[in-house]
Amino acid sequence: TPTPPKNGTCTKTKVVILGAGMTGIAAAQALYNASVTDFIIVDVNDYIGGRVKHTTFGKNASTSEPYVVELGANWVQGLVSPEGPENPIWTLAKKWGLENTYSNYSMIQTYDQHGAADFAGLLDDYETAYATVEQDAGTILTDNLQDRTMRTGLSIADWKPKKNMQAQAAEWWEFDWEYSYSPDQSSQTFSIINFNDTFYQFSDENNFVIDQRGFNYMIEGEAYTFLTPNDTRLRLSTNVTSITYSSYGVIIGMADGSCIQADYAVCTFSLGVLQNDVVTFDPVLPAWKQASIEGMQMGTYTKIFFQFPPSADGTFFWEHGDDAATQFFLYADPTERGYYPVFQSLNAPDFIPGSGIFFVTVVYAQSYRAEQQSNDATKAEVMEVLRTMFGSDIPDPIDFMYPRWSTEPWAYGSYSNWPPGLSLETHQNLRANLGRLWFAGEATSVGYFGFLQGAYTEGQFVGNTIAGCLGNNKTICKNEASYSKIRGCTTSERQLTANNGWFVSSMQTFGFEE
Ligand SMILES: Cc1cc2nc3c(=O)[nH]c(=O)nc-3n(C[C@H](O)[C@H](O)[C@H](O)COP(=O)(O)OP(=O)(O)OC[C@H]3O[C@@H](n4cnc5c(N)ncnc54)[C@H](O)[C@@H]3O)c2cc1C
Repeated sequence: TPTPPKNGTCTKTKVVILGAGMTGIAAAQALYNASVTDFIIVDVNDYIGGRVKHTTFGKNASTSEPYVVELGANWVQGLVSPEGPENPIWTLAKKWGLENTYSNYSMIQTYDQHGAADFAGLLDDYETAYATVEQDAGTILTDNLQDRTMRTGLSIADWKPKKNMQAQAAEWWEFDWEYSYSPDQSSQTFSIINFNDTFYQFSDENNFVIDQRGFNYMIEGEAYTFLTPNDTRLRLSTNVTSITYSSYGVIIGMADGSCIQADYAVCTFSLGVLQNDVVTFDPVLPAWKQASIEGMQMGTYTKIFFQFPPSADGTFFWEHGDDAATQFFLYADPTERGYYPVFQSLNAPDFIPGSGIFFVTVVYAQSYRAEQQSNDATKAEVMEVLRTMFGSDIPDPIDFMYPRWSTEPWAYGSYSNWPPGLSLETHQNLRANLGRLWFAGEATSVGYFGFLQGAYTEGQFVGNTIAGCLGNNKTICKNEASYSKIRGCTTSERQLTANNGWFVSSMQTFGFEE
């Protein structure tokens, strides 16, 4: 058993949950539902929700109150299928009455360096090729063939956008915007699995949360169904610096010198946190664990917010007559793929009308660049793009802001992505427990990596498993599979089992609408 430091006394508990995001709260709730109430949840932030994070921005001209915008997760992705399966995040959003609006992806206008340019038809061309890529991914999986890049799959299906910047913008909209990496950097098989498990199992709808209480209202709400106000089992603003683990117990060290001694720990820190040596592990993580942490990718997705003043007639410069309901504006830069490509209007009907809030999203290298440079530099770049799209006489913004996810020390990125050739077994090594130390989070989910439903289901799974261990239930309490040697980058059908985190068949089509 790890021994606590001699100079201090450790608080003792049965289970310590590291992180109060969606995963940590789902894990604690599963423990509570199994009558395990002796737990402590620790988080460095001063709020519940982690990467479901909002801030105040701009000002409502009539009330002088600021608006609330989401810096992190914004959509419930995949709702419910007619046959039954419902996204647990949709269940929670409904339970807590979160205000949200259906994202209508056909309400899009397209632009290039000459201003408005109609290339929305390219989205259909991509989707035609995608249908072939899907079929091929099924064959790769069922025939145990080598995985390949999404790019290879798309090229084989004759989608070759290299020489056409409009096609590259269409591809960014269809792929990078979801995965935060390009098709060149992503697994064909697991990108398709990820898409199917959410959009073919639940539904192909994405609903955008605009609730002024914040998206995390539902996570907080769930937490306080089992925590009491001022519950000492919730330790916010507490920075974890070390994790000592063995087959008998764990000791968690905090920056303030305090510690927690527990029978079990669940580490829900993001893949980015694990990749950046924020926490010291004792003993050092085995090589197979480290390889899985470095093998999976942590993406960055940055939303850059503007508030603009209205014109004299009360409209905003991106609204034209009947087009005022347009939700999305796709820009094809003439030289740089992914350069300020997708703008969204929060001023549209059923969002936050009258707010004048308009934001643009970048990912990967464009995120890293924008996140490293000053607000003023980024603002100037985006304004130049907006002038190209909408004309030179657009007004200056009255407010401007964006987060820096890639350098945020409690996240180091936005959400994970599955690179080409990473086998299911390597990913299982990310999930696998080390003695009494368990790992869970969006990144450990095979079917839903990157999504809130991945965080939720993985948290619930680990909470249930540890409750099973504490209750001596040998059918539930099982060590996770782990693989000390990984050979080849194929994933065969016989590996598609719960032992490797494969809980949902990716071949279903419940949520699919022709
Ligand atoms: C910009 C962005 C957009 C997204 N869009 C969507 C979307 O539209 N839909 C969707 O479903 N998902 C989206 N996601 C993904 C979603 O937010 C995540 O999958 C989910 O919130 C992850 O939850 P988690 O509990 O696994 O991790 P986290 O929320 O990261 O929770 C881990 C917690 O650990 C804490 N922590 C880290 N290090 C330490 C430390 N050393 N000491 C103490 N505490 C620590 C953190 O503060 C954090 O609260 C988005 C994410 C981002 C960032």
